[in-house]
Amino acid sequence: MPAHAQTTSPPPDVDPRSLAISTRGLRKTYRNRHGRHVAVQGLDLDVPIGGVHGFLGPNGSGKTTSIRMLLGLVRADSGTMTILGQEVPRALPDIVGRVGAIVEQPKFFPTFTARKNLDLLASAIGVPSSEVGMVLEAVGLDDRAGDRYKTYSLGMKQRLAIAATLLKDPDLLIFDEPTNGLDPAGIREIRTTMRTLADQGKTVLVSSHILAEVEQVADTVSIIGHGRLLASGRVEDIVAGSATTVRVGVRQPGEAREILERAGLTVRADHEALLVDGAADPADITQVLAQHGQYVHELVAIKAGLEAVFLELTAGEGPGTRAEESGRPTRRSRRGGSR
Ligand SMILES: Nc1ncnc2c1ncn2[C@@H]1O[C@H](COP(=O)(O)OP(=O)(O)OP(=O)(O)O)[C@@H](O)[C@H]1O
Repeated sequence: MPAHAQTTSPPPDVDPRSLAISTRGLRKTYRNRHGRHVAVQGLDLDVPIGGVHGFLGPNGSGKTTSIRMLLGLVRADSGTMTILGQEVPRALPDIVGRVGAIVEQPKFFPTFTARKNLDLLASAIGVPSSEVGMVLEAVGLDDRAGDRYKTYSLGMKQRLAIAATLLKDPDLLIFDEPTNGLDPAGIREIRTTMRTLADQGKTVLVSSHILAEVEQVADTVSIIGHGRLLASGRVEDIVAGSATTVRVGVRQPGEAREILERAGLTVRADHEALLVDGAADPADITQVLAQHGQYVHELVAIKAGLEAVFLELTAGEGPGTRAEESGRPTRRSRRGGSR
């Protein structure tokens, strides 16, 4: 059994006081014009105290809904949740000062400087204005603090949003897709900021649909699909348990892809080449192809990443397929995860 499969089941007796966030059996159903829609179905999430925790899954997998339930912005149908050891939403008023979150783009005054915007916010929440300089420095905006907000790049705007959450000096930071719309330089800046905050002892929960992006900064991750936990644990443990992806160069990638898929392998196109997951040994790929008159001119084993793990965990699940609706067992339970 791959290592990550062992990490999918949170220990039932884990003490929520040792965790920054914990959920058990969290569930949310939305009603829309097509009927009922299960956005989060029995989610068990454990976020350890300290470090960066990536909350990962494709678009629509239930990340935002889960975060909104934790923050009391959406009511859960069922399940339990704790933040910093306290049961929420009941204890939210007690812990709100220890949690900073960016769930939607915060509103700043475009013609005011960054410093002025934060000064206003600080006085509104009763934080001394001496904190403003410190939080601007923490996100690397101290030298641009006198510039008007409207002149900021998207990455700077996002870092200012993070600075705003730091005013209360929270223990836990929750960032929902903070790098959406940013260019590579902006993404790097946010990653650096998150790393710095975690190194200062804060816990950072960051959601993203781009697994590879968060993989570089996260200490631990939870990967969800269709509102359910697929894998969780330390990044290196999860990746270590995954099969290696193999880059395969062939003259007729279309035909080769069909052959490999018929052989039960997961195949993605990568420019002229194919990325193949699920082979126990790269030699198996060459053998299958050669049997069908396809000869490999490139074969490179690529270190598996979280993206490959996700594909492996969801292989066979069609887009939009919901285990509950289809009555199929979940990947997790098929892998022997128990609660
Ligand atoms: N208010 C709502 N009413 C109806 N359906 C909703 C509502 N909010 C979310 N959903 C649906 O619930 C599912 C989960 O959405 P959610 O936004 O939680 O996912 P996500 O993982 O955060 O996705 P993204 O990365 O796109 O933000 C989606 O299918 C979405 O369309």
